Amino acid sequence: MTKPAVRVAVTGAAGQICYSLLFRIANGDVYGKDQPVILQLLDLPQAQNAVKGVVMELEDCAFPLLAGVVITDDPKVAFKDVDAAFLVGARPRSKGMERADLLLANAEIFKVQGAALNAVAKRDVKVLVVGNPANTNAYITAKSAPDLPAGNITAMLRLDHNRALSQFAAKIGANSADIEKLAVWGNHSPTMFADYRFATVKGEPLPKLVNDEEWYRGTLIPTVGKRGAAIIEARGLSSAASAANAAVDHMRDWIHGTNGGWVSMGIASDGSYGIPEGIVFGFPAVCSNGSYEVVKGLEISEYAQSMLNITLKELLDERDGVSAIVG
Ligand SMILES: NC(=O)C1=CN([C@@H]2O[C@H](COP(=O)(O)OP(=O)(O)OC[C@H]3O[C@@H](n4cnc5c(N)ncnc54)[C@H](O)[C@@H]3O)[C@@H](O)[C@H]2O)C=CC1
Ligand SMILES: O=C([O-])CC(=O)C(=O)O
Repeated sequence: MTKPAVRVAVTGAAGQICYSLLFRIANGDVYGKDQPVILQLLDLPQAQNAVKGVVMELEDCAFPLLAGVVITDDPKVAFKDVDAAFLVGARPRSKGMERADLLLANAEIFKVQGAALNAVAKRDVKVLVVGNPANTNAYITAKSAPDLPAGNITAMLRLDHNRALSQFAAKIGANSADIEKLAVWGNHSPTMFADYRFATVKGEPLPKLVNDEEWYRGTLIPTVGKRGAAIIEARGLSSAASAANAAVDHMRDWIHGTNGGWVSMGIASDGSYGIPEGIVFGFPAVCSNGSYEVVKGLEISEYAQSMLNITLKELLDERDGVSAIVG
């Protein structure tokens, strides 16, 4: 028997990330190959025509799982009764900008959308914020949606996680799928901390296989941290297909679980590791039964602590920067 359809809201539907993301969701890559989905697409009034064009292309794929599409410029229509929401729509940065430069331009969007989710989404809606600066936008969304569990509003660190996996795999000649227990902590920004101290490859410690702490600190960490800027430099546009892929990975794992594997997610802190409560911070997490748990009790070395302090400081500054908007 066919399952009832789930409702998935996606914002920024006319944009570059959605040009990949929507097709992946409609193909069953997030909810699974037996789960019909209804897409509820939000974009600005001036982008409605472009969204219609994308929907024509979705129709032309004849996806068996696509049970319906709603197109709207009203967040309360887009988020009505949704099971999941991908908050992608926001201004992207261009050459020479840092993601934090988008803070005030995008903060208002997430305040409005948080309030709309609060009003009309399912009470257990799973929200992934992709629009930058993703952690602080997720923080604003959560603060604007006081009736939803703050834990259900997450930010995307998965692109950084996947970037780090690829870089390590290339360094040691391994398959990225064999690297386990990698963690990316902190902000989705150049201050993020890709932490390989607990990672293993087929049971062997990754630091031992890399055997080059100088490369790890001096090359791997900045390469992953500045990868978004490198892509903008090369493409003239910010990453899109890889961002959509990371969004699919994040939501699919949250829904279906990770079989004990670690992933990196931007999560509202419960105070773990000295991160102030409510700050949306990249943590290692394990997903099961439609929920996630931060990996607790990891030893934090002096170097790791210094890296956590840097990325936390940036997030606290961002939080202070939006305090007038969040109230
Ligand atoms: N967290 C992450 O790892 C990543 C985040 N991003 C971010 O994702 C966001 C979207 O990127 P792209 O798709 O490349 O941008 P884009 O400019 O191609 O598309 C953005 C879309 O959002 C729409 N939009 C703007 N304000 C809106 C609002 N209030 N409500 C609904 N829709 C709205 C625009 O009309 C446009 O169609 C950017 O902020 C970008 O920096 C990009 C890559 C990775
Ligand atoms: O760098 C950007 O502006 C887009 C992004 O977040 C990324 O590619 O990580």
